[in-house]
Amino acid sequence: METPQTHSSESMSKDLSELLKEATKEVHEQAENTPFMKNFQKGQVSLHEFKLVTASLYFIYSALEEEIERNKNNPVYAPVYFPAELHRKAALEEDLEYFYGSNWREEIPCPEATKKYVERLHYVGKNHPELLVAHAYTRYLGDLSGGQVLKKIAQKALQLPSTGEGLAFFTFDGVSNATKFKQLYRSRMNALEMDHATKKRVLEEAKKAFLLNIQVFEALQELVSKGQENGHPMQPTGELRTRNINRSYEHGKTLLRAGV
Ligand code: HEM
Repeated sequence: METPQTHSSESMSKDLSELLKEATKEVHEQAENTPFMKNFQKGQVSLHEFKLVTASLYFIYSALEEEIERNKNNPVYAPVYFPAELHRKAALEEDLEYFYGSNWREEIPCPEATKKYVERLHYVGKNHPELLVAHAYTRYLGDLSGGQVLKKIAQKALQLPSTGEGLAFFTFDGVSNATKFKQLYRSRMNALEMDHATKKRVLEEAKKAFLLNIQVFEALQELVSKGQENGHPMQPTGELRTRNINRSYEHGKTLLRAGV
């Protein structure tokens, strides 16, 4: 019996959106089950961790959106080009300024795993633009789905202001109805002209994109654990320290529990 992973010629005639969902089901579960994401879902995320993940996302979206801009008129990408609705770089810049202060560009770290993801995005954008949709799908449809749950958790766990500061990344001002927009996005993906062989490569690239994300989470988790072992303080830096919430850091490793 065929499984979705075998990508038989027959199964390749299904819509790309359906194939992507099937092909990434397993890696999606893997991503949800990384310690970083599991803790996050329980509201166990420190400000230090949240700042690190926001920094990594900034590097990732800068690369993704640079490659999207390069390919915006290329028919292999153009139908899914939605900068006003989806692009996150400007939102991440806002968040980083909030968390790290005005000097954020000099302060944010870029771990190896994040660099690897960034390199893949540039490689794909320059050499295989027909695969770029796999990366856009993985990030943007995720942000419009589980991302909205994570937003609420982060807001509660980190006691971020209800006015939305620090959460611009999760806030899609150009999308009034996420479910409807996802439907539109899927229909645009399905309208991309693609032969079976290319479809297979897109599915493989989407799985790779998930794995690159998983590696970023694993690296962040490692960084945080190491820092805690070495007794490095997990203090917020920059302006947030003075203008954000009063909160105590017990030996620099306080986990803020959301109680969810
Ligand atoms: C705690 C972590 C996560 C949770 C709770 C979560 C949850 C969800 C939920 C509830 C959906 C909607 C499913 C549906 O509409 O049928 C979804 C869809 C999706 N998620 Fe996640 N997710 C998580 C992590 C991730 C990560 C790390 C990625 C990739 C980087 C990701 C990418 C996606 C994508 C691409 C979709 C759209 C699937 C489709 O409709 O084709 N998710 N997620």
